[in-house]
Amino acid sequence: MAERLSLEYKVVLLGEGCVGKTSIFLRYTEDKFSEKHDVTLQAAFRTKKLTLSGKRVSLHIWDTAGQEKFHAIAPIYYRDSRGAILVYDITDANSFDRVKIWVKELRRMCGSDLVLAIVGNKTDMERDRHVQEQNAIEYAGQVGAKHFHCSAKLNKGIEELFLDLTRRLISSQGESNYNARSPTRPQPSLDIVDDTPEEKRNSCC
Ligand SMILES: Nc1nc2c(ncn2[C@@H]2O[C@H](COP(=O)(O)OP(=O)(O)OP(=O)(O)O)[C@@H](O)[C@H]2O)c(=O)[nH]1
Repeated sequence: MAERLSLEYKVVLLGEGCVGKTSIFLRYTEDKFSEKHDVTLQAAFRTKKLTLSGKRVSLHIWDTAGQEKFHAIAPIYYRDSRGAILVYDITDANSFDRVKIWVKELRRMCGSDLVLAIVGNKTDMERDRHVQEQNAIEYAGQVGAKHFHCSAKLNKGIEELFLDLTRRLISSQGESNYNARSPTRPQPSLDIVDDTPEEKRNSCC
């Protein structure tokens, strides 16, 4: 019997530095969490395979650098993405403002077909919340995104976030043409910095 085809989607994580993009990425792909902030330089890439409603899906997930100095290279990573996860830290209002800037840029550069999730991370620090939950949810609705809360630290809300995003990717665009023959597939030689903590990351925040 012929092997079932896998649906393939490129998804990018964006957001200010230190909001927890790498932590969400590593929690979802490896079920790991570190208290240390290792600054992402450029980006890292991993594929997560899952089965949803009988469909095999490969999510090609890009974790990008949040520091301002890396903003100029972000288009390399969000270009050709079918979905974007915009992360803010619920204890940091500036990081939510940054999400709004990303939304504008993504809508301008990628159009309205891009499936968006806006994610308030670090819900284990609810006492220090500086972003009003209701505002964030309403804002997400206004820009055609879905809002989620999660804690990479406690592994809460991560699975739900990616499952919902995958569901929306499938229903909004059907089978992707993002396959091995696609010229848009990220090439392994393209700025991938992965699994090399000493070289790619410095501690901060
Ligand atoms: N309390 C708490 N801390 C978290 C959570 N997620 C991440 N952190 C911490 O926040 C800091 C930054 O996390 P990272 O995942 O490295 O942040 P980032 O957004 O990838 O940062 P850049 O690489 O600079 O863009 C680290 O010290 C993490 O341990 C969370 O859910 N709760």
